[in-house]
Amino acid sequence: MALQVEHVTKKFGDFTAVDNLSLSIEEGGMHGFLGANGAGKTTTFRMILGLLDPTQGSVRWKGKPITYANSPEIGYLPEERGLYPKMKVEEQLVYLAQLRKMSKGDAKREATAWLERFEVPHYGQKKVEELSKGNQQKIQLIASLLHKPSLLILDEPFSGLDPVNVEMLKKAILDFQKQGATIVFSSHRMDHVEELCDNMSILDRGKVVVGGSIKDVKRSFGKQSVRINMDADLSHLCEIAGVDNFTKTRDGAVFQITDEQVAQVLLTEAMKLGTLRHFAVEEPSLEEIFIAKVGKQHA
Ligand SMILES: Nc1ncnc2c1ncn2[C@@H]1O[C@H](COP(=O)(O)OP(=O)(O)OP(=O)(O)O)[C@@H](O)[C@H]1O
Repeated sequence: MALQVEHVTKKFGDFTAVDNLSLSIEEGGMHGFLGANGAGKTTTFRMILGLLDPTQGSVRWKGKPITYANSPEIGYLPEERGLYPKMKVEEQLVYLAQLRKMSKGDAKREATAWLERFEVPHYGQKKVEELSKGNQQKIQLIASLLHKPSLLILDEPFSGLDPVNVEMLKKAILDFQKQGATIVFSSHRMDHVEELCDNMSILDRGKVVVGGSIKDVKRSFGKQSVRINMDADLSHLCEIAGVDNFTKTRDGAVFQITDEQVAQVLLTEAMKLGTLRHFAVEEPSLEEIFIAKVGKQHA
């Protein structure tokens, strides 16, 4: 595993912000961190980056602790953002990349290419404070990956962006992964994690309450749904053994089932009632899993 977080705990006085958290991420993987406000995501990231010392436990990147020597291999987009408001965008990007051992010429070339890619080629000579929040976010993402880190840690990279910019940044992050980077990001949006990641962790009060591949997490949750769209009254189908729950929808109904075999029975019975317009077995969404594991108040 490229990134290994082993039994990491962080206490602030008597308060345990991160509690015996372990995590392994393979090289080239994309790992999503979900959790309510205050669950411990940022604290975990800061420990991975070496910005905070764990009270207990260890973090290794490619077998080594993260120190000044290997820190240029890492890129970070902090939640609190960290650009100098008065400094010009290009100057700032080049300066930050040079701190991470990139040559000035390469940094300038890369900065120009990224500003073009993000459709803000003329922003290089503007001060950061002159840019809108969304455009500052683009610059912040460029700053985190300009020096081509092999590990990229992004704390809520899509917050505050309009849908067009979300798609632009998602695509850039996916392309960066395709070039071989290992990526960890946090989000409050389950759909972003579902779309981009193979693996995920849900944190609750400093602990991983759900973790692993999204496929396995969904499978082990055990609850699937069957969606049927047709005009007939479907309410009596909820009496079939193995149907847990039934919700009427505008076009038909959704049934929660405990066993995939029950879908077959529902299909057979529904076909007796008329013409089916749509029949699908649906996996649980991460949102359902999050609500079940962390609680409605946090979703
Ligand atoms: N320096 C600190 N001193 C004391 N408590 C802290 C400190 N940093 C974080 N905490 C506490 O640790 C807990 C975890 O905070 P953290 O910022 O890691 O959560 P988070 O999951 O990133 O939340 P959010 O989604 O709101 O960004 C919170 O209760 C927070 O108040």
